[in-house]
Amino acid sequence: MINLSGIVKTYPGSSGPVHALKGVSIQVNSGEIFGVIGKSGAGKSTLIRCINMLEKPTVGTVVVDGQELSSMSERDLRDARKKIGMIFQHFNLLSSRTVYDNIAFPLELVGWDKKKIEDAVLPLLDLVGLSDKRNQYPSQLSGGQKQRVGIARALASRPKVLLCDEATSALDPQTTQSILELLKDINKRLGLTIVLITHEMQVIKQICDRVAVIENGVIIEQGPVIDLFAKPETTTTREFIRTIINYDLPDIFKDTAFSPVPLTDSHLIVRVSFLGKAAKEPIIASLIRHCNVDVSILFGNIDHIQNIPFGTLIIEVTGDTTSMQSALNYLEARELGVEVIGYVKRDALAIS
Ligand SMILES: Nc1ncnc2c1ncn2[C@@H]1O[C@H](COP(=O)(O)OP(=O)(O)OP(=O)(O)O)[C@@H](O)[C@H]1O
Repeated sequence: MINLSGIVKTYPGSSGPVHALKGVSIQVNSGEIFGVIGKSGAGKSTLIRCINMLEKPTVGTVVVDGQELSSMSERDLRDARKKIGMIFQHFNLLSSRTVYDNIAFPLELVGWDKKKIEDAVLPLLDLVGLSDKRNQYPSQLSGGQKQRVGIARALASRPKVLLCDEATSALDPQTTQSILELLKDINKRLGLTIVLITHEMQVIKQICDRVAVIENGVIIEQGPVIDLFAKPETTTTREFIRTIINYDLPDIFKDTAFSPVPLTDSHLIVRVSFLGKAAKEPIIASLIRHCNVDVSILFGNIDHIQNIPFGTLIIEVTGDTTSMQSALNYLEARELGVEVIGYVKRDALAIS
C-alpha cells in the first residue's frame, strides 16, 4: 500500500544542512497498522509528512496505493492526497466551526452539496461517538473529543490511508486508551491502513502490527511488534521496551560485576523471553533434564502483546563450564529471546 524507497530529506539550516532522513525505506501493507517510534529529533514527523508529500523528499520515491506521489504535479497530488487522511497531536480544528462543520469542511472544499455532506457526516459522528456533540464548538470539547473530531474529519473523504502524527501525545493515559481503541476499530471495520508516529512504546504495543525504530534519520530496526519485543536488536529498541516492561535486574545484582566469559566457580545469568506457545512450554524443566545443570528463577514476569502472552525470566544456571554452555545452546536453539547477562562468581551474589 505504501512504499517509501531511499528517502533522503535535507533541510537547510543556519549552521549548515540538517540531514533529517538519510535513506529511509519502508513498506506498509494494506490494512495494517504500522508504527514508527523514535526519540525527539529522530526524523519521525519528517518521515510521516513525506508520505503525503507535505514534505518533499530531497531524494527517493514515495508510492501510495500504486501511485508515485514523488513525481506528481501539484494538481495530481491534490487528488492523490484525498486518499490519505491525517490527524495531528494538537488536533488542528477550526475554532469558529462546530463539530459537524469541522467534519464537513473537507467535503465543502471539494464542492459536495449539503445533502451529500450530511449523508457522509452523520455516520462519521456516530462512528466516533460524538452524535450528541454535533453543534458544540472545539473549545467546549475535551482533548479526546477533539481528537475524535479530527479522526472523523480525516475519514470524511474516505481515505485508504490514515496518518497519525503523535495523535495521542497530548492526551491523558485513559483518553489515549480510548483513542487507540477507536483507531483499531476503524482499522478493522473500514480496512484502513494506518501509519502512526510516536515516542511511546505503549502505543506501539497496544495497536501496531509492525514497527520501525528510527534514530538520527535512519531506520535501525523494523519488523512485527511481537518480534521486536522478543528479540530487540539495538540498545535504543531495548530502551523503548524498558519504558513499559521492567528489564531492570533484581536488587540482588546491585553492584555485581558480570564477566562476559565463565570464571572458575561461576554461575551463568540469562534473561529468557517467551512468546506465544513458547510461554506455555516447560523449558526450565527440560533444560535441567537435558543439560545437567541446576536452574534458579531469580525474576519472572508475564505480559500480553495484542493478546499473545509474553514472558520474561531471569535465571541462574549452575553447573560446570561445559554444561552451562550446553544449557545456553539449548535455550538459543528454541523459539526464545536469550540475552546473556553474564557470569558471576558464586560468592558475588547478595543471596549467596
Ligand atoms: N523545517 C525544518 N527546517 C530545518 N530543520 C528541520 C525542519 N524540520 C525538522 N528539522 C530538523 O530535522 C530533524 C528531524 O526532525 P523531526 O521533526 O522530523 O523529528 P521528530 O522525530 O519528529 O522529533 P519530535 O518528536 O521532537 O517532533 C531535527 O534535527 C529537526 O531539527
